[in-house]
Amino acid sequence: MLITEYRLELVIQALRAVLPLAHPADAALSHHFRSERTGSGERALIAETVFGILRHRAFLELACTAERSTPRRMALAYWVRFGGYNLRELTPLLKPTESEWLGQVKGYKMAELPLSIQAELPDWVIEKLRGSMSDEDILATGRAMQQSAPLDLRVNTLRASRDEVMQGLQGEKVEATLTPLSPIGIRVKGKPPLNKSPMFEGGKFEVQDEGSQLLGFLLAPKRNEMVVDFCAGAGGKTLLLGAMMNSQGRLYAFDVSEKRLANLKPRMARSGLSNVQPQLIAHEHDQKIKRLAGKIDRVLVDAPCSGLGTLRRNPDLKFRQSPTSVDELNVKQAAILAAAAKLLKAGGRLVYATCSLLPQENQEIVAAFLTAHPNFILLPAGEVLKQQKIPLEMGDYLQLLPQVHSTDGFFAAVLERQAA
Ligand SMILES: C[S@@+](CC[C@H](N)C(=O)[O-])C[C@H]1O[C@@H](n2cnc3c(N)ncnc32)[C@H](O)[C@@H]1O
Repeated sequence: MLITEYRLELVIQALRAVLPLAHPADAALSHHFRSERTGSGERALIAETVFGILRHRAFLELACTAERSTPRRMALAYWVRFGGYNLRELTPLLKPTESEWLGQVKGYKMAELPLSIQAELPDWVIEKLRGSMSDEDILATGRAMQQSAPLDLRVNTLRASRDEVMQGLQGEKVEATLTPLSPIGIRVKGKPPLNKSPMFEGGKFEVQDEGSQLLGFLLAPKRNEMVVDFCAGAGGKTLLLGAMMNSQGRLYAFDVSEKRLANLKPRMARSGLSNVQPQLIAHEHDQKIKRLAGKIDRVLVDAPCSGLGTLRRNPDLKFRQSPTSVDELNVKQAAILAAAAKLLKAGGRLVYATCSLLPQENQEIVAAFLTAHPNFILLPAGEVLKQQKIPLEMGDYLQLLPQVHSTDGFFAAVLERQAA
């Protein structure tokens, strides 16, 4: 899209609203679009530029020199370095000194810059990742996180088959392929507005990252079982689990957020599921949970986490999280896992999952849990995936990375309660 004075000004205004990061970037941008009544024609350019700047912020601040990194300079530097615009296209907008400076921005040799800038990850994140990754892997992960995520769909097998949805998408002139790992996933080319598709309105599919779908296959709930989705949120995984249970048995969807659970309701209605029971809880020790102790076959703990595995979608998280916030999350994660484990029958299965890359939120939480709960064992995730016929080699844990699996970064551990 041609960049005009007017469009540059719209981008600058949006950056002023979003970059202070007082709120999550996607919410701040949506609010800005509504309050400014931004035209639909300009929204894509603005969103792409704002999110592109968040993805490449470390480099752009270096290139703008920190004290002069105004929204205008950030936008111009982003467009010439990452946005596919050449200097000639932007020349009519530029002040005399800006052309020369933008020439220098193009000239930076990425390979000569520090790891934190090449990987676009804060130093504290790099330090924590070094516990489990080489610098080469951190760089590959950071680079993959600078790309935008593909659009994955999960077929609601209660309402449609994967073939039927593929054919329907073809009919709607949407290009798509089957996801390589999830047997119920479809990867769509580009970002068509699928929420207006009659198939979406009819509950035949939901938008869900392929990695998220795999968590359901680790839990592998069966029809007629008693299942708990402990941190259900707006129910992305609840809907998957309910469909895997063919809408039979009982599926409790707990969460402490009334707003998130409210968002589950219309999705449930579309999905056709009748076995889901959403339940607002005050905290992980709520009485509503206690009465189910020892009665549940399978529990999913999709724990609140730093979200650092989702930087492709939420690049602002790396600035919104900190070592302190991760420490606080750790306390919550350990408490939720311990409370959720009490629900299980002997022989029952628990999946602890996060969309974080940090061992501190993943392996370390699971290791501490296993030490404190000798009646639980770890089932190797690789074995469980094999049983589920998912073609993915894994060891003890499920560990997904965008550069390897084309999914968000995910971690999951499968735990089984032994007879006391
Ligand atoms: C990673 S999100 C869950 C996403 C959801 N499973 C999905 O697939 O869309 C974590 C959720 O944990 C919830 N949460 C935070 N503290 C909790 C607690 N003590 N007990 C249960 N849920 C909690 C948050 O409100 C949030 O919705």
